[in-house]
Amino acid sequence: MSNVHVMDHPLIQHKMSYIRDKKTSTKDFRELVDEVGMLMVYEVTRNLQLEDVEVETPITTMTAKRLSGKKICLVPILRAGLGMQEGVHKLIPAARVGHIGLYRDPETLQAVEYYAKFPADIEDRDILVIDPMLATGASAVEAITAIKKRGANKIRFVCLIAAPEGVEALQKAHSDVDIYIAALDEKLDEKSYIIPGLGDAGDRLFGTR
Ligand SMILES: O=P(O)(O)OC[C@H]1O[C@H](OP(=O)(O)OP(=O)(O)O)[C@H](O)[C@@H]1O
Ligand SMILES: O=c1cc[nH]c(=O)[nH]1
Ligand SMILES: [Mg+2]
Repeated sequence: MSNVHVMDHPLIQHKMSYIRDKKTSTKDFRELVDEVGMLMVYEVTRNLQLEDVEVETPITTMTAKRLSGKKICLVPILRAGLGMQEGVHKLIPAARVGHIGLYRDPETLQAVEYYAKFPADIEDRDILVIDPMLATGASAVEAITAIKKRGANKIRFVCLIAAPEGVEALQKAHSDVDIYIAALDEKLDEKSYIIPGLGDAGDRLFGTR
């Protein structure tokens, strides 16, 4: 079974309190999501492989460490994933980026795919799938299934807020995918929104409601 990491660092909890607050403006919301994305990168990338490189400092030569192998590929789930991916990308600027467009049908709650574009060599890369919200888990499960179909198998899922129902569904469908969460909330409401949550992440990021 996959690991679930709840990243309750004080800085993350502090920023999450503003992200959840309905009085927070669109501009501040976007900036805060970006910042929490950046803070989460430390833990998410903790186990990346390093290799030795010879470096000449102004004083002497030494053996230093650099990330080895092919670069990371970020996969934001459109739309809301874009807002969080920006912060992650600032700390891993050489990462490739694939995109998958999914929306949650409000009646069936199924994830409907409307766009997908991935790097050609995605199967050789460490993949970080990014979406602020893990509610029923349908969108994350669908996105990861689509990525695996292209041959990738080293996949982590990164989100701001998860419901227990979403964590369970994702672990059941993709038991090899570790899950990184800033906050694990209580449950889903009757429309499958996360309680207490933050509302609709896409609408709050892009000011569409
Ligand atoms: O776990 P689930 O029940 O699938 O719900 C989570 C999904 O819902 C939201 O996207 P939404 O469908 O609102 O699309 P948007 O990003 O375009 O707003 C969110 O960003 C996730 O992708
Ligand atoms: O609470 C939720 C659930 C799904 N999508 C969101 O943006 N928020
Ligand atoms: Mg939305």
